[in-house]
Amino acid sequence: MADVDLEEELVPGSTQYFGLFRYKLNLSSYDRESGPLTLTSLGFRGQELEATENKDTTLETTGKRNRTYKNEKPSSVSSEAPKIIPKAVTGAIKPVKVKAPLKIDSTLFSAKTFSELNLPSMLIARLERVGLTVPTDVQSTAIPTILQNHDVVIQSYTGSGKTLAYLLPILCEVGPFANKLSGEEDPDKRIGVEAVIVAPSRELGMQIVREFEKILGPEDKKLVQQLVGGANKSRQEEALRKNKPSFVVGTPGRIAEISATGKLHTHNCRFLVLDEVDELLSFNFREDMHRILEHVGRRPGAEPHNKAKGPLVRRTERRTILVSATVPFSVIRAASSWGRDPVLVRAKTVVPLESVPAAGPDTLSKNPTNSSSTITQGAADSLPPGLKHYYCVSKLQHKVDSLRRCVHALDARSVIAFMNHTKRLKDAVFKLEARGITAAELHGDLGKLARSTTLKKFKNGELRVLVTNELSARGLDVAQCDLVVNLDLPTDSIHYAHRAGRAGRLGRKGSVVSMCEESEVFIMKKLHKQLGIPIQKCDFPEGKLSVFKEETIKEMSSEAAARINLILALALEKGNEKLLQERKEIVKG
Ligand SMILES: Nc1ncnc2c1ncn2[C@@H]1O[C@H](COP(=O)(O)OP(=O)(O)OP(=O)(O)O)[C@@H](O)[C@H]1O
Repeated sequence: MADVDLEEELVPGSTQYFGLFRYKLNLSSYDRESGPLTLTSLGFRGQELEATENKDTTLETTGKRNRTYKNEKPSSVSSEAPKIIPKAVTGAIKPVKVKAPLKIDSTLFSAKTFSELNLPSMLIARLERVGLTVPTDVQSTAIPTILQNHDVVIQSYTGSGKTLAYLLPILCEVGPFANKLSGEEDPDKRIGVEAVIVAPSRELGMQIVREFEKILGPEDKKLVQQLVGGANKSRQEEALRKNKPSFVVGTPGRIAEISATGKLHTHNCRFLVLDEVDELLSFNFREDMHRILEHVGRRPGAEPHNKAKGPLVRRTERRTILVSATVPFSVIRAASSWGRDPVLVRAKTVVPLESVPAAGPDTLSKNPTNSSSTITQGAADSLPPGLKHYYCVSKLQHKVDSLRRCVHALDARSVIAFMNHTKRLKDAVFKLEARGITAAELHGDLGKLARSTTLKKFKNGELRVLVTNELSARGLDVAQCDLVVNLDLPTDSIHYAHRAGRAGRLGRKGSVVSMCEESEVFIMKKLHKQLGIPIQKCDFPEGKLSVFKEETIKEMSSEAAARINLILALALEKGNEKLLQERKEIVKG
């Protein structure tokens, strides 16, 4: 089979995805250790690549989509329960390869309690001990699906509980709860690391470790080992040797580094999880991810270079779980040729990956407003339903003051403010503190201790505003965060969605306010269109939230709008009540 090299393709925004959309056949061999992450390493098959090379992607995809699963029952579940979406029936059929039928017992997905999900009783008891009894929608869908041996892509909005959606099925099969079920409790019988979870940042990695520890309890918490960057590597290696953990959670660089020294053995791994998969498959992590994908769950005897066997044969050893609130079609495409009936799991649906239309996962949803551009796929569905979205026009030099007024007007208790330039964070913190708001900065240039201390203070409520950059946009879980402010606008709708998702977690209410200059208003309108959500223009006169009526804004002439802004600027500068009143009347009128 021919190897395939990725050709980088840059997409708008700061994330550069591997060129999963454009690739070329490369018949010459390459160095697997240092070469690029390839579609082959992600499990692509030769036929698919050839078809794509022939620009026949549509035919190929259509052909695959038209295949029927012999044993697949039509979904008869209630509207509450998740549905298995039937494959689209379109166009010509080009059979590729017959796979085992997809069997998913959809009745399992309507579970209202963890005990209905057939988890081991000790695990259920442990969940109850930490106050977890009711699974979220994505958990009651993902858990039985993973337990049925599928490779999965989990896509669900931020804060919907995706972490436990993959941790719980892993804990059903690996670790103390699984062992006790099978009567095998002797730690010496542990076969080493059986699950590797990769996250793009140290903070997210540590958060996942804490979720693990919460469930494992103090007696078993050494079964999980963090391998995050920035922490002491020798200590991590020593802990691996001494504790023989079953689970490893870490960042790509550190996992790959320790794996390369031979001190992390992952051949027996049964689970590989890529949390925030779209970020992990970005260009930044290319080499480390290449190593992880090639080594985790691969036995040395499995001859990874034996191309005759093909990637599918080698891949059957491990189950691969890809997770994100935003899953671009590139990921769906890369994962769709894995060996274990890969499926896309969302809050209430399970869809065979090969039936996801090329336009992306969003075309399966009811929201028709999304553009089909690759970058926006999944963005609308990635937003928590309890969030309200606003934008406020503010001059650059007044943005921090607008933030202060916004915090007071919304009476926000726990605020994350995003900026694009790390150097400006300190200045914003200084200005906020000078105005009596407790604040601190968080970014990657800070030391490990400073980062964790700040985060701890923010989570404890000692800080009202956390001023940060893209570092905190993904995964950061602060339950009480009720306001996200974009002091600088995000680069695209995907980044908007991840930033926004720091508020309104797990069904809570929250607001997102983007501060933009007059010249940036068109970006907000574009985001509104791409995300398919209302983003209302607002302001904070007299310490209150004032929302502009959509019609008023539309009908307003540019002169009137310019006058309003001038009045606002003057009013704010002089604190003039009369001018503010005048402005209000123009807006109303
Ligand atoms: N079934 C549940 N019952 C109560 N709380 C839960 C449940 N599942 C998860 N949580 C809590 O909800 C919060 C959000 O979960 P999690 O961080 O897994 O969300 P997520 O979907 O991964 O978000 P993101 O996309 O932002 O990473 C966490 O604090 C978690 O402990």
